Amino acid sequence: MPSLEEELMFPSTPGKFKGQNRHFHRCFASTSTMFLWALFLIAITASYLCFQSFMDNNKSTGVRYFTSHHWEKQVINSAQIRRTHGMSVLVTGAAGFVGSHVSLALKKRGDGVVGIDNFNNYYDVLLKKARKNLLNENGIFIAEGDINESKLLLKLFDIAKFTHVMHLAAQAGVRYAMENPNSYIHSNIAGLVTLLEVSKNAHPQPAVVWASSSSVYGLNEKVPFSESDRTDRPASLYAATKKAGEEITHTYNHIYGLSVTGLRFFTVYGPWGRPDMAYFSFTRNILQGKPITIYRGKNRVDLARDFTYIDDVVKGCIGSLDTSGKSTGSGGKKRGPAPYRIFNLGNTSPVSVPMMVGMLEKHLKIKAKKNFVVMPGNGDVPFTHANISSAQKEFGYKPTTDLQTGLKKFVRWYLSYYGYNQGKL
Ligand SMILES: O=C(O)[C@H]1O[C@H](OP(=O)(O)OP(=O)(O)OC[C@H]2O[C@@H](n3ccc(=O)[nH]c3=O)[C@H](O)[C@@H]2O)[C@H](O)[C@@H](O)[C@H]1O
Repeated sequence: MPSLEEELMFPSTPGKFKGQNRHFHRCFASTSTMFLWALFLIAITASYLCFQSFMDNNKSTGVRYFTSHHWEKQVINSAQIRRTHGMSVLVTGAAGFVGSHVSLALKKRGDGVVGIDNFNNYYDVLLKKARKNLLNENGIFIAEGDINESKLLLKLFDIAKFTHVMHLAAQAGVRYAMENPNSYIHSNIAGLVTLLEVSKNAHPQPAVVWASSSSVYGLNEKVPFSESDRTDRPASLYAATKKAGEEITHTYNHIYGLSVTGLRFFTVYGPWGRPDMAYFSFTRNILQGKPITIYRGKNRVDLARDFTYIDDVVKGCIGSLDTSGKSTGSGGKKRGPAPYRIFNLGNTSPVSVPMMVGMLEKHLKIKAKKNFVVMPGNGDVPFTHANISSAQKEFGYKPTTDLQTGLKKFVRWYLSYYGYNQGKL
């Protein structure tokens, strides 16, 4: 008697049964193979989807940055304090113009510095990367991420225990606010609040020094501008977000005991500057033989700015950090009053825009092709002029570089960085 197995495999009766059985076997074999393939494909798809959602999730939270031991080590090394009574500073916007200069100056004197920057494309990302490389060469690590990524900020605070935050990340530019208003809300309002939330919850709370702007004086006519002057008539959304920042930081000082210093910068310029600013874009156009547009106020009055050289502003930032005073709170609880300060960081000698162009022409040895147009209603103010006596009194702030000298240094840097051949820009 054949066994059941033999029966099924090798049936005694030929014909239909045998064929049926073979068919059944092939059918069964191919169904199970298909089933296995299907399972395999489902597994692959599921793992791909899981991986994607993990990556997306991490992109929005910043987790991707701190999954590696190597990343943590870079933060720790960069935050290392190398002088007695030194500070450990988180510099936001460290790949930016002012941020990169302040980071280098702090590192040079032995403070710990860790940067954070989102490397957005508001202007030439290659310039930001070049600044980053310069900082890296000097032992400063920049975490790539946005100040709205609270998990990334929490991780940085967890590793480095910052004593100070130098908050320079912002959506800058007065006129661009009409093109992209939301970017100002994202960085200058939402990003600021995220940073303050993390700062006030930190043990110990750091002191916060941050960049406000001369634009908060808006349409004021009394000169020079003093910190006690009214600031309730902003002429641009940029100015409005900086003014809002001053009020938002005040509430964190009041409720949580966070030490806060706001610095009103006056048209900061110099080497490694911002390509969107007039002195920079004029230089590029003059070298390329392209015309420049110079705005004029009512009745053909020239616009004027209290142009302030970067090295002077850096001294002001460091003076502010050194005198900031401690935050009093801890873990979100206030333990006493903490300093709340606001200072103008200007140059105290405004220069008209056509005069600034004349200086560029002299340094570049090229005549500019000038188009004068009436100032469009795009957020500009006619003039700025800083009274700096508060900063002088508090931390000896004293600008020493006039516009002629500062632009000479800028032009020298510009030509060494971009060269005379401007075709590639
Ligand atoms: O102190 C500030 O708080 C701000 O300073 C800077 O703003 P502004 O003082 O407006 O500098 P900037 O654009 O260089 O224009 C300079 C002059 O050139 C005029 N200007 C400008 C462009 C142009 O094509 N033509 C022209 O005449 C223009 O009308 C103006 O009179 C920062 O960008 C800003 O982020 C903020 O920090």
